[in-house]
Amino acid sequence: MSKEIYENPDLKKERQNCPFNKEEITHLLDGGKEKTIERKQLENYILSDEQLKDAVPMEYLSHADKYAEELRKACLLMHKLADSPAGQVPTLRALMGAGLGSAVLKEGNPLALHYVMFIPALMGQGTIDQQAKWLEKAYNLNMIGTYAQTELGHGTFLRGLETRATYDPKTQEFILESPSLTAYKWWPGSLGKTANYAVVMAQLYTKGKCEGTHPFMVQLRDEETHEPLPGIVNMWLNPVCISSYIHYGTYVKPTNSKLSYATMVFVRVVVCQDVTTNLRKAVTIATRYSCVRRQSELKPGDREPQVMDYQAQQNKLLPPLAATFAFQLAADHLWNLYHTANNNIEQGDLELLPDLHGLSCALKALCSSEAANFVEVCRQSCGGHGYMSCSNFPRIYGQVTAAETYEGENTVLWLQVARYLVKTRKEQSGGLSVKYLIGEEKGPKTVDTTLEGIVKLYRRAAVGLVDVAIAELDKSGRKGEAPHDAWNHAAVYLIKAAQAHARLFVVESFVDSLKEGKLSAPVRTVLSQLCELFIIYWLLERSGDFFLCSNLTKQDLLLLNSKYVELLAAIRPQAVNLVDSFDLRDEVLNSPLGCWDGNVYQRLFDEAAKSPLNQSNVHESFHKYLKPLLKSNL
Ligand SMILES: CCCCCCCC/C=C\CCCCCCC/C=C/C(=O)SCCNC(=O)CCNC(=O)[C@H](O)C(C)(C)COP(=O)(O)OP(=O)(O)OC[C@H]1O[C@@H](n2cnc3c(N)ncnc32)[C@H](O)[C@@H]1OP(=O)(O)O
Ligand SMILES: Cc1cc2nc3c(=O)[nH]c(=O)nc-3n(C[C@H](O)[C@H](O)[C@H](O)COP(=O)(O)OP(=O)(O)OC[C@H]3O[C@@H](n4cnc5c(N)ncnc54)[C@H](O)[C@@H]3O)c2cc1C
Repeated sequence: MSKEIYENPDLKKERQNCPFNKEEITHLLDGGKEKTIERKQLENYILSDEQLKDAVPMEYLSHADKYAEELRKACLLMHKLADSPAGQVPTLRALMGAGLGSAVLKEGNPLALHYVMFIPALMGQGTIDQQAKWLEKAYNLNMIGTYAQTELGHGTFLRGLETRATYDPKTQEFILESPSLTAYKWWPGSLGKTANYAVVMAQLYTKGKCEGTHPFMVQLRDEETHEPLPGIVNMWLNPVCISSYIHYGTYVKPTNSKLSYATMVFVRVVVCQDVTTNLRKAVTIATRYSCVRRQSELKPGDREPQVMDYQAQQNKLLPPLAATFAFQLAADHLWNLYHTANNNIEQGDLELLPDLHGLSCALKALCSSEAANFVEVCRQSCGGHGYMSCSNFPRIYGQVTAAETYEGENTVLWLQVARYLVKTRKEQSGGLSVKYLIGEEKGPKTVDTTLEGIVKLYRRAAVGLVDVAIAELDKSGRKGEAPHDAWNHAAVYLIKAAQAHARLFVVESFVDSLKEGKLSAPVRTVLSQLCELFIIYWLLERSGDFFLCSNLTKQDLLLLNSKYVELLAAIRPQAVNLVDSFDLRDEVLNSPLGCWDGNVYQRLFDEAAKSPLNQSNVHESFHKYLKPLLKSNL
């Protein structure tokens, strides 16, 4: 007799009469039907392996045991690569980020940096000979690498890195040294115990001259014993400069000194997708839970309502739900730009490099900061149960908020974007993604609150805030301030302009994708509602920017507020169907609050029972500490 599959009755009701084809949205997010099939095959292949399951919840293991357990599973995953139904690169991509990989490696993947930064650094910056020597070894896991750039004293200011690589023309060797405590490489993932090689960023000195930061391949540990090589702590010998600029003892300048930063650009691009995956998980958990959880009284005398029926809860959860689509579509556009720019760069055409740098900084900063804020809102929307470790919100939040710092601290990246915007606006040059900055904003300044009218408002704000920042810079210049002081004193305006640019890109990506996309009418309807909700939400959140840069009136704002709450009510009935369309398995969500069947309370109870403290009625510490206290009559 087949076991009746439990489904929470409220969730069951939410799923009845779905007006759109969920699979159509799943295929859209996966990149097509074939990709969905491939993903599901890969998920089954990985998640059916009993050896990849945790005997006990990771939170109850010691630090060392957590590391050992994650390393065991990470190595097992690598053994499974060869037989993966999805091929090497799609499997690696799935295993490295917040999706399938996080279902197995809940504390993080000790081998992630090897694939996310070490190999990309070799591919992006190694010479053909160097790639021939190292890439096969890296792909075959005959070496494990990391990317060692950040030091105790410097992470942001790369020109301030202290690690030195001095070229000795006699031996034709580079001597790497960390001259001070603050020069110690600090933060690189896997550097502590896992990697035996590293791409080390160091200041290149040759003939007594500093030629700036360059990447060097350095062996850290013996390949057999894994012991650190002699002198590894403060003196490294025998490194090799990657993408050698030393030809017969003479330094040959690269076509662009920033090409050595290419690996960071790659990671900024993939991080946008990764934080969006984490946000999808958080929204799914909070939405399903909010339709299972019944609390308080909406209509006097009635049954306690689903908390999702409170407009306040819809206001918490539907903007992040919309954001998952907005960020995914923007990240897809950025990924395409990355590939185009990279192919051009390989042919020596660097024209798109500034656009790629500007946009990757903008989207990485925007997606990571917005996603972190939205994940925290999702956590809070689940009340006390959202605070539990087993809810998975703490881990999801930790992963997303880390992205606000690594790969370029967000404030610093916003200022990079502003530098690019001011330059483009002033020089009226180039600017693939900033065409709106070239030439004057045309058309009437009147406001219409249609979708197109709102997009025009975003464009006005993006242009206007750059002009406000430039006016501040010019004002400081007229007062005789040096450019670096003027820049520092305009930072608030510069960051606002950068953020408005990033939001415009996301909004236009969302609107254009709906125009171009081959969507069924029901899917187009629900995605258009989400798009309109999201762009109005952001406008209401940042209304000051729009008042400053357009003829937006109080009446317009009141109208947009009404439209916003109407859209909350319109989308509410489809919230569960939309998160079901993400097709995130329970193992990937890893949360009793978000499981597909909605059996929340039983799963919470079962999770609590796993705690070591719940294996006995009285913990031994009672007799050691509490009982003496109770008897001490203080
Ligand atoms: C098989 C493959 C599998 C792949 C798996 C994919 C799936 C994985 C999914 C998710 C994984 C997520 C896990 C990620 C783990 C990451 C771990 C973290 C790693 C790190 O953090 S590494 C260290 C990162 N550090 C930084 O980012 C440092 C930030 N600082 C800087 O970038 C720079 O110092 C600066 C930009 C802040 C300033 O540099 P500088 O002072 O030298 O430059 P300026 O004077 O400001 O500008 C000069 C000039 O240069 C241009 N510029 C600057 N940077 C760049 C760049 N990167 N590219 C191009 N151009 C650049 C700048 O625009 C100026 O130009 P103009 O003079 O204005 O023309
Ligand atoms: C989880 C995690 C993983 C990491 N993995 C790696 C890795 O694998 N390899 C690696 O090399 N590094 C890694 N890092 C380090 C990371 O790249 C740095 O922490 C990051 O670049 C920020 O630099 P910082 O720590 O020096 O911060 P700082 O730059 O010192 O930031 C401190 C404050 O100073 C402000 N500030 C700094 N410069 C400016 C400026 N010009 N204008 C205005 N404000 C400024 C910042 O906005 C911030 O508020 C990792 C970090 C984390 C958190």
